[in-house]
Amino acid sequence: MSEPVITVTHGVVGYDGRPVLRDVSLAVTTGEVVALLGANGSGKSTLIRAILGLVPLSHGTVELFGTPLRRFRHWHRVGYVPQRLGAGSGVPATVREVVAAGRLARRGVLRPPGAADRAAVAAALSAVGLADRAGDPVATLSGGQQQRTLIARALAGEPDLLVLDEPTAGVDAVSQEAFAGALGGFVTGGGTVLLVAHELGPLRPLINRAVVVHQGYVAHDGAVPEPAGHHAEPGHDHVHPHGPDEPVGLWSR
Ligand SMILES: Nc1ncnc2c1ncn2[C@@H]1O[C@H](COP(=O)(O)OP(=O)(O)OP(=O)(O)O)[C@@H](O)[C@H]1O
Repeated sequence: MSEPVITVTHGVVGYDGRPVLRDVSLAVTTGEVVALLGANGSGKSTLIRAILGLVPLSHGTVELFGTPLRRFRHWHRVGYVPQRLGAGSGVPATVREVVAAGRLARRGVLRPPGAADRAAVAAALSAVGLADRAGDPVATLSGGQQQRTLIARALAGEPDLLVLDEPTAGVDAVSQEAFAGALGGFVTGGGTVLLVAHELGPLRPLINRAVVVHQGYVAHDGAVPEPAGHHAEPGHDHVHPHGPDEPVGLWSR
């Protein structure tokens, strides 16, 4: 059954009166894996933050699981991995501790973790291929492994919806493959995914829809566009700026 998971209707968001999203409508239903694409600064992160209630809409509405955001209380159903959090920076916590934090919304802070919590943490660690690093300080992990730790933290909460902002940016190939495997398992289990990505890489087969944000509007909503021209070249780093007159660069930054 395809039930509504994310419904944005005529969403408008600006910062300091400067519009970023001008009129965005988006509907994601159960089991979909949607990639949010668009040039650097087009508003992908802003859209994600608006969906999660982290920035206010000046017009329009957001619903999660069919409930208007202001009345939505089931945050344990949502796992969020923000952009470039840097889990390890100065934090002495072990990988297991960071992942276990993903259970807090489910169990409450005052109740000690039980067997179900421990099982969910173990499952999340093994899903991202970090079971053997569980006892290590996060700071000793590579950037890709730290990113996987954050994904495991989101998975440990056993969400129905995963929202990920550039989960594979700057992540090594091994970690990208591990992440793709974990995401595949999550989707097979009935999960719904919205993710921002510049390079789909090993995620490509999992994505069933692409939404391209351009100049505050949805410029494309449908099949995943093929990388075009020089963007398809291996090793292309996707960091160069694009001029305002260029055509909608579906894969540009
Ligand atoms: N907190 C903020 N205050 C003011 N302006 C902001 C804020 N966050 C983002 N912006 C601006 O809003 C625009 C959209 O930013 P956003 O991060 O949503 O884009 P993006 O598509 O996710 O970009 P990127 O690919 O670089 O992550 C940019 O011009 C950015 O500078």
